[in-house]
Amino acid sequence: MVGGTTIHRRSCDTVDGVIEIRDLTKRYGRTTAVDRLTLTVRPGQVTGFLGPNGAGKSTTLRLVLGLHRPTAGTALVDGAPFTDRPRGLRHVGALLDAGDVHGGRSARAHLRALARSNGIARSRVDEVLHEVGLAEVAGRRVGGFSLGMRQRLGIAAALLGDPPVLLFDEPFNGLDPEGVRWVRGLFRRLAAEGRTVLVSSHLMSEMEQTAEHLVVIGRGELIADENLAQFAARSGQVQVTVRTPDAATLGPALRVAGGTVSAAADGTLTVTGLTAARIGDLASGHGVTLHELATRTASLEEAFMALTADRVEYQAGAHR
Ligand SMILES: Nc1ncnc2c1ncn2[C@@H]1O[C@H](COP(=O)(O)OP(=O)(O)OP(=O)(O)O)[C@@H](O)[C@H]1O
Repeated sequence: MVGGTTIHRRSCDTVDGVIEIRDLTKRYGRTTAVDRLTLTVRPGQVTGFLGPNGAGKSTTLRLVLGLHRPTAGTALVDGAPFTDRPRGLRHVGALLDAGDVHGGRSARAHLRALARSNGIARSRVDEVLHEVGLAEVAGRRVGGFSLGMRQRLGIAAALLGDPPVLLFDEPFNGLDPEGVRWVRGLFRRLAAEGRTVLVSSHLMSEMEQTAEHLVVIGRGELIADENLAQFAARSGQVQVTVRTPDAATLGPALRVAGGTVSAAADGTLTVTGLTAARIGDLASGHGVTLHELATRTASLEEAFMALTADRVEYQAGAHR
């Protein structure tokens, strides 16, 4: 149910909500925005589409919607390019750019125009305005809306056609903590209703409480396509923090034993590849005093940063 309306996907037997991307490539001049991307996005779960700035997420979503033509490869929704589908917003709803709305119109007038051009009942407009919490400001000009209100309006537009497939590009931008929590709950509910929900973000912290499945891209290429638990298990690296007054002796000894060691300015060592017990034994063997020996698991955010580190397009202070 969305806004009190039951969806009737089963009445259209060609619609199961699967997005299939095969060898999808998009070049803009010398920039390869999407590079032989192959993945399948399935219904019934929230799929997080993650990657650093410039990774190609927005371009991929635009290719799925047929707003850009691929240089090579295909992006199909339910087995056909979306542009060949007659149902428009009733098949795929999307939030791409929340700023891309006529500022002189009211929120209600904006949604009514969309409903009219997509053969959607006018009554649906007030339902989605209520759903996203904009009912009270529905008559106000969109030009006066905050970024968070615009995001809510964009989400209302995506929900308007009660579609089985929903795409959201950076939907958390501009939302306050309450808004973030609301969007998370909304996405999970839409997925639980059996819809396909694809949500792009450049922040793992936004996705780890939202998505069940993760697709990670960098510089247009696929880096990971797995569920959240697999991602956490694969990259949840165990790190040991070691504080000692004799880092000059212990550091090399840990490296010789196969550890990867980085030293902070205050002498604290961060070690991967060795357990705390092994480090304690090595310290003891070298007569080194320890002041701290602590094990912790890297957060998903750290794992994501490590995974995409060499594919970051825009990096402060870095030269390419
Ligand atoms: N219309 C365009 N013309 C030229 N280059 C483009 C165009 N659209 C995107 N690009 C380039 O393609 C690459 C991918 O951009 P895209 O916006 O798809 O990435 P993104 O992952 O959505 O990034 P962000 O998180 O910053 O929104 C970038 O290098 C970008 O500069």
